[in-house]
Amino acid sequence: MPERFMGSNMDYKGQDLQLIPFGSGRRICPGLPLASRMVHLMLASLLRSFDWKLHDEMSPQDMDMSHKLGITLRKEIPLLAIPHRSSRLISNS
Ligand code: HEM
Repeated sequence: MPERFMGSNMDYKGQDLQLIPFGSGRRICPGLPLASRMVHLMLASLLRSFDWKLHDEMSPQDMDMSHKLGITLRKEIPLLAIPHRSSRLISNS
C-alpha cells in the first residue's frame, strides 16, 4: 500500500525507522543515491515503453494482495504483469 505514505514527510534515507528500504546507520546501503535515481528512470521507461496487463484477463480489483511474513513484506502470490507493445509508441511512429 504505497499510498499510505502519501502526504507524509517520512524520509526513506534512514532517518525514519518506520521506512528503511536501504537500511539505516553505519551499514546503510551505499548504493542509495544511485538506486534512488535509477529506480525512477527504470520504472518510468518500463511504463512508457509498454502497456501492462495481468494474466488471464484479470482486473486489478481481483488481484490477491495477501502477503507473507518475513524480514521484507512479500506478496503471497507473486505479481505476474505481462508487457504488451505500447499503442502509444506505435501510433507515434
Ligand atoms: C533499490 C535498490 C536497492 C535497495 C532497496 C538496497 C537495499 C539495501 C539494504 C536494505 C542494505 C542493508 C543495509 C543495512 O544492513 O542496514 C543494503 C546494503 C548494501 N547495498 Fe544496497 N540496495 C539497493 C541498491 C544498491 C546499489 C545500486 C548498490 C551498489 C551500486 C548497493 C550496494 C550495497 C552494498 C555494498 C551494501 C552493503 C553495505 C554494508 O554492509 O556496509 N545497493 N542495500
